[in-house]
Amino acid sequence: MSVNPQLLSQLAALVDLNTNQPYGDVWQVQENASGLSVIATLAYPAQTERDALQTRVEELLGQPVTLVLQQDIKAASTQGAASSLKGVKNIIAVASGKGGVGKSTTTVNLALAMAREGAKVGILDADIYGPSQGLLLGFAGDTRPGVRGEQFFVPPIAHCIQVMSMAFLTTKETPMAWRGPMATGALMQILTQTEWQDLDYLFIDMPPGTGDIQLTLSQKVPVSGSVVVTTPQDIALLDARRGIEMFNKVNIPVLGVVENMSTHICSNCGHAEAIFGEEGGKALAAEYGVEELGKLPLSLNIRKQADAGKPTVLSEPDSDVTAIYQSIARKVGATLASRSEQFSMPVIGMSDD
Ligand SMILES: Nc1ncnc2c1ncn2[C@@H]1O[C@H](COP(=O)(O)OP(=O)(O)OP(=O)(O)O)[C@@H](O)[C@H]1O
Repeated sequence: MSVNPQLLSQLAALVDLNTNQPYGDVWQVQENASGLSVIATLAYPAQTERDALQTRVEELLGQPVTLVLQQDIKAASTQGAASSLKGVKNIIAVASGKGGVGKSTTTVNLALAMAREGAKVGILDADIYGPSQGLLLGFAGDTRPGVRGEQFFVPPIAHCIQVMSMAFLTTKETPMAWRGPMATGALMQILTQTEWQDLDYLFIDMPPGTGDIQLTLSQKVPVSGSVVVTTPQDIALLDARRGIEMFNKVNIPVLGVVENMSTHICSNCGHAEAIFGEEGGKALAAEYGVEELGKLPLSLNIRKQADAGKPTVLSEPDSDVTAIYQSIARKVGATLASRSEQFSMPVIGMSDD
């Protein structure tokens, strides 16, 4: 049966809530005996949004439809001379200028959220002085990676996430006395000698701060984009600013800022209080022309569930907090995808001579 072409133009104009842009030509429509079947092929994963999008499409077209949501995730370009990593389409560095703002907690929940959206995801814990991803994902203390051909690590997997961490290669007794080049050398070795299996996104939990290690890593690792985690506190914002400037210096796009511990919600009365100040992440994002990806509350559950090795996205998949992590994950994927589209456009250069 032929499909009314007007349906396609109506769908193309529908606004993607993850980008605030029209969806464009992502649609295919088929009409058969059982009704209208609509297929959307997005450049980022968004499976948790399928039902809501189906409802929006039905309201738009004024009739019931069956929506099939597909994804075609591409590798975005990376900075400078760093060559791409086998088995990995996109590396996303999660960084904070300051320690203790919740970078590791945000990384693990973001990675789990991305996997729930339908992507293949990995985490490299590069926080060598306090590797915590193993604990956050509930790995036993004596977990070790597999080894293949005496040359490659095979990453352990938890909840569909492939994970490599310095904690898998050392014991609690091993002093983490590495400095500068030794630390970056060890990390580069773990990154490149791990057999990552067909990942759409590899999240790197960066060491906190903006010193030599962070700068060298940012230059050597083929990163497609970065996410900066901050609290709304002035001091954390100052450090986050340094983080953004570091990424700008090495030409890594900052996909956005996540404001963590933004308000405290009282578990007794539900009253929300901005303990660390208000709207700091938003102001920072505006100052640098990057997106504010989302705000997480200071929540006892986020901490308890992370400590118990079952982060909130796993423990409470239907909670408001998980919905925030899902929204951040989709925005990260969408922003990266829009960048890869921009980069594939021909660039017209201007020269002085
Ligand atoms: N939104 C939140 N609400 C409540 N507690 C949180 C939140 N985010 C993180 N935490 C808690 O704050 C502590 C520090 O978090 P986390 O280890 O993720 O920070 P970090 O920035 O990675 O720290 P480091 O600099 O040591 O690597 C942890 O106990 C964690 O459970």
